[in-house]
Amino acid sequence: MLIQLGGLIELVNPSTRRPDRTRQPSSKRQGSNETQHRSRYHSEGKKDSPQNKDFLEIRSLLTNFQTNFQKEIIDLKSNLVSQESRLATKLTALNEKVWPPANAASDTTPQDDLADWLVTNSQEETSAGEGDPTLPTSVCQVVSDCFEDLKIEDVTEQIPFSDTNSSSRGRKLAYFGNKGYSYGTHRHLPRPYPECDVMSKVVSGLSVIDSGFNTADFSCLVTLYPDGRTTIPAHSDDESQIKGGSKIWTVSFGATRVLEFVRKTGSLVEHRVAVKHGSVYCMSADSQSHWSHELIYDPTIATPRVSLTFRHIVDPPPRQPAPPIENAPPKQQHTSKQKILFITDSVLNSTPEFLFNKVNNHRCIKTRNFYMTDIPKYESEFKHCSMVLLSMGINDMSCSREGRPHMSGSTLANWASKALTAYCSRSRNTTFILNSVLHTRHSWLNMEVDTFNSRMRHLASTIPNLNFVDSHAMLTQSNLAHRVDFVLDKHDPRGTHLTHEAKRLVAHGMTRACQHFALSGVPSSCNGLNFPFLKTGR
Ligand SMILES: O=C(O)CCC(=O)C(=O)O
Ligand SMILES: [Fe+2]
Repeated sequence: MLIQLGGLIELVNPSTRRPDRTRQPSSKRQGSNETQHRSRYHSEGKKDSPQNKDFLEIRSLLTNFQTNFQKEIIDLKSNLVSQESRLATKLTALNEKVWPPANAASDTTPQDDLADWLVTNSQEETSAGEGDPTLPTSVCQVVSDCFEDLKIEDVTEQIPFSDTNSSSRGRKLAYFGNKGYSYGTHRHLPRPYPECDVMSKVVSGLSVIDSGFNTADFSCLVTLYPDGRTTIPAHSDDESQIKGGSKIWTVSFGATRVLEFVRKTGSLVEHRVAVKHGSVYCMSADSQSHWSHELIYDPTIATPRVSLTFRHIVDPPPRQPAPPIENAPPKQQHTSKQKILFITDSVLNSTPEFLFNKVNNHRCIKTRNFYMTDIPKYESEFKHCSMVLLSMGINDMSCSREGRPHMSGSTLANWASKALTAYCSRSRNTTFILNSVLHTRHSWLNMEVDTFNSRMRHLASTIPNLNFVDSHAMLTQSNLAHRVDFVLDKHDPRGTHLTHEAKRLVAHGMTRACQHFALSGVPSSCNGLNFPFLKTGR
């Protein structure tokens, strides 16, 4: 008979069965249940029956089982204790190895037992563009399993979140620290750290990881993301209130979410890092001038995540006294950069300018404009631009608002053909890039969209400095296309707004188009290229 007990294999062989001890003196039998049971069997005269043999065998197995089981529990307990102390030692070691002081030897290699650091480039999903595919450790370094014993429910219950004023696009916020902190439109006032189990465990854990960490200098911004639809858009924590050379620590609880790092300078580089429950990631404050980070939208995640971000906050720099009024106006600073004018309706309005600023020596100026037929008001700008990116048309075809006529696809195409032909010929040194109009949830409208797009594609092939970027084709050829919800925002009743992922894809394609034209230089050499991207691209 073969019995497996928690990893221990025991072979029980009938020939090696223990001798029957039931005939021993009664004083030796006392205190053992096993012997008492056996005695009862004897008194019933069943000593040699097959049932009795089986019974004895089973009893002996059970006794063995009990002994082994107790031994395993003791082992497990002692394992736990040693794991805890190993973690503490590891954290101290990590701090020394991964964040060596400036004067430390640079050739220190991480030890094998640092394996639970998620080396971020192994997490990488996408890396577009040239350049080093490895995410520098100063940009983001993740350590897992630090606080995994804390429960997300405890975090949400114990952290005193502020009132609804401190909520931002579905995120719930709480701020603690000796100094206030402002970013964007948010102003957080100083507030004492809460005295709760979660905060004290997180704070003492971080003090082990980073000996320079303390709550007198570091403030804590707690953010609750109720589900995967709640995100934090691409940004950098680059406020002057964050001490230069300091580290920004973030502890993560609840759902695993993906952070995306995008390099703001040079060629487009993207890295994705998954942060799971109990993990900690660290960014250097200095990396913020070159990298943005963003929490990725993921509608499949239905559970909350809470992050606690700790920054070393200093007083804001003193305001400069107003310069004396001079008679002559200050000289304008001219730049050698060239201008990309990006005119877009609301569909791509959230596309950040900095994506286009990465195009060699270019700066992007974004303007929101709802109707294509309003383009004439920007014409005086065109000759100052190296590129004009146009992304609109859906409103002209779908709405009849503000006294505007509702235009069919071919009426709008007639109008656009005339206008664009004129602009392209009057600003020959400017490259015009027309983005295709994207599909909606309405099939009648999509027919108009198709008519318009195919006319524009054709027009671009006849005008040297007009180019057509087929974002619609890009999306339908992408891996987002298999579900309409991955492309169109479910919550938009008009169905004309894109999901975060789809917007990113389109923005990426348009950036690549601009890069292509920036590198090829002369617009006339482009000869009306059409871009259903990445097929003909570099
Ligand atoms: O939740 C996160 O991990 C990111 C938070 C963040 O980027 C911020 O608060 O600035
Ligand atoms: Fe941030």
